[in-house]
Amino acid sequence: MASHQLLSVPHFSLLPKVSPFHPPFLSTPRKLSLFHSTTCSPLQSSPNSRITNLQAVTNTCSETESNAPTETTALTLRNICQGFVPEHILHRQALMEEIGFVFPTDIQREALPTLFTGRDCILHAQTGSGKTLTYLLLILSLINPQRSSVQAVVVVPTRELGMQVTKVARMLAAKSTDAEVKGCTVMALLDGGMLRRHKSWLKAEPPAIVVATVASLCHMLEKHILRLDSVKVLVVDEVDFLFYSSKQAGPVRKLLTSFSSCDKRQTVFASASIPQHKHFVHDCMQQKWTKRDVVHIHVSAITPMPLCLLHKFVVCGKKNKHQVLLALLESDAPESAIIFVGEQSEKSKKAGNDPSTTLLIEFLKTSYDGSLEILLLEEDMNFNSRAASLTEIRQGGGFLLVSTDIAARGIDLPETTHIFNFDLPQTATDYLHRAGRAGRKPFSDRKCIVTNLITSEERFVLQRFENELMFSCEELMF
Ligand SMILES: Nc1ncnc2c1ncn2[C@@H]1O[C@H](COP(=O)(O)OP(=O)(O)OP(=O)(O)O)[C@@H](O)[C@H]1O
Repeated sequence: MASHQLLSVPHFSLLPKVSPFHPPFLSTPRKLSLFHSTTCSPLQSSPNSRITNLQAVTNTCSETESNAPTETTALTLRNICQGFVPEHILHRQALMEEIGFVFPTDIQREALPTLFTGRDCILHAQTGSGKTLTYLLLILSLINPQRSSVQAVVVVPTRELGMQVTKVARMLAAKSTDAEVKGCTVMALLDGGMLRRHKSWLKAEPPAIVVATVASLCHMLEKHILRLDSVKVLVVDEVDFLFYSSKQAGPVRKLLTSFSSCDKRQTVFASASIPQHKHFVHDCMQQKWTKRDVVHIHVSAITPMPLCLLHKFVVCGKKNKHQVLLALLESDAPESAIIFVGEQSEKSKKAGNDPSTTLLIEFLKTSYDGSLEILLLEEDMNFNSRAASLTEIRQGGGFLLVSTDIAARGIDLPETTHIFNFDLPQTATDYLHRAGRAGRKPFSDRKCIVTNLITSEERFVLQRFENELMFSCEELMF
């Protein structure tokens, strides 16, 4: 039933030369049908399901382009979840309907029926496509609020993404107004948090859901303060990022194999980019990160980036980049924008230079006279300042966020209309995630703009990203 079985996916690569999932000597798995055995959906179990599904896939593609649910896809989120997600949560979801969560996004419509059957899944869908709600609805369908044990764990790469996921989980899982129904507790076990307080909490009354960064989670597991015996579902969000991270890949693998067994839990991986996904699926089974019948649900395989994004570039010299950015801010008048800046090299740090982020912030504070609030987010800031920047943004009002790639993964600021790559990202995958911080209103027709400030020598790098990600970039003349 999943779209990957039916769409012929053109070959494209978001890859570095060697995949961390797959040693180069391992040949491409031949029996792909093994991984992709047909999923029986409770909603589409007619004998014609393959044809129905093929139609659904066709509709999915055209719907993505028009952004409007058609009659054939007018199934609501409530329809899909009924019988699986408890009624009081669906009632809460009715509250969400008031803010626009009526129809499922493509990934929600494709994945939820499969997830509710208990199958392990790899959710592979564009940025801003609603993967978070997809896995949270699965979690809420499985946990029993009466039981005092950790029943679901969501692993995320950064504290910022963890706070965001926790907020949505708490909103969905909160105690119902009906006093009979107990709410589920959600713990944010994140780097920079108060581990001592969390230890007492875990011992006294374990929360039902834990949203965790890898290091904090492994710390609790190694100290035997947290156990995964009663975990029914383990989600790894931004899975490719975690597997590529030199620091986090080892602990994530350990988490998936040593601290718990894939046979005893449902495993869900999510990302907008799964490089060499066929190899990854193969490795999932071989390494026992998932069960053997894992399903790879790949939505919008032929358009890896949202179609509402328009891509542009300006060729300029390194010395006048600040002025060009200022001119762009004046001409484009974004409602809110993220300006991505490359990380400072070790060499530049040793030489005592100021980081580009600081220089840019100082420039904007003295030269930009628009109404947007200028904020900074980067790894080197302490956790409190990082949290303060995001809290300020979420309080409303337009913003100009100057950030390194720390804001590139998962961060959901739906008011962002413009992305500026002040420095080009290092890989096509990074480009996809940076660009995907805009265009995050699933059913909106609104176009958002991604503008790249490049030197003439960098034109070929951008061209490579265009080829890999299948988009085209329009040149702006200044
Ligand atoms: N069914 C829905 N209807 C309307 N909006 C939705 C729906 N589901 C999710 N959203 C909204 O879409 C936005 C993007 O969702 P989410 O953060 O889950 O994206 P994602 O797929 O995880 O993206 P990324 O890969 O960038 O992390 C959020 O603001 C969320 O509230």
